[in-house]
Amino acid sequence: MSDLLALAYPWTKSLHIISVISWMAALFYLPRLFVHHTEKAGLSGSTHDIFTQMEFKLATVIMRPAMIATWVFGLALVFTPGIVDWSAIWPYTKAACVIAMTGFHEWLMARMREFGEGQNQFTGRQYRLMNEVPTVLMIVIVLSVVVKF
Ligand code: HEM
Repeated sequence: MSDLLALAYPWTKSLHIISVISWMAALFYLPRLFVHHTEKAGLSGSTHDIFTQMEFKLATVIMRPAMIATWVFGLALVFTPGIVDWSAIWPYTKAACVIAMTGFHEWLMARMREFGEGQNQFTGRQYRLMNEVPTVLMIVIVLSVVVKF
């Protein structure tokens, strides 16, 4: 198994990066949709229905599968021999940030379901602020895996 993972390493890493890009694109775009849904569409009517449909499609067709693929290929890299140096700090900063990113993902899924039920408890400004969360986490994750402090 270890030999197979070592052999597949460049492919696993490529698939990991492709999944990460797709996941991040959705994590950045969904809160933007929530901003416009809140400020321009309200919670009923045809524009609300269009936003609800777009949010549902983005969350279920792109965001969730991309998150699962990121975790699957990321964990395959963790089990690849010689890739993670557990005596360094970066695996722990990265792990903390990917867990936080997954928490943010679940928070967005809950908001998407809320809009689907015609409810919303946040303002456009709050969604704009939440939009910065994945940006900060992404910066720490990329510095962790590339600089490897
Ligand atoms: C979800 C759980 C994740 C796990 C378990 C995981 C794990 C890993 C591991 C073990 C590596 C290999 C490091 C190396 O080859 O030196 C890696 C590479 C990488 N990861 Fe992740 N990762 C995850 C999520 C993410 C996320 C969310 C991002 C970006 C926001 C990300 C960005 C990257 C990048 C850019 C690389 C390539 C680094 C390089 O080769 O220099 N990963 N990941």
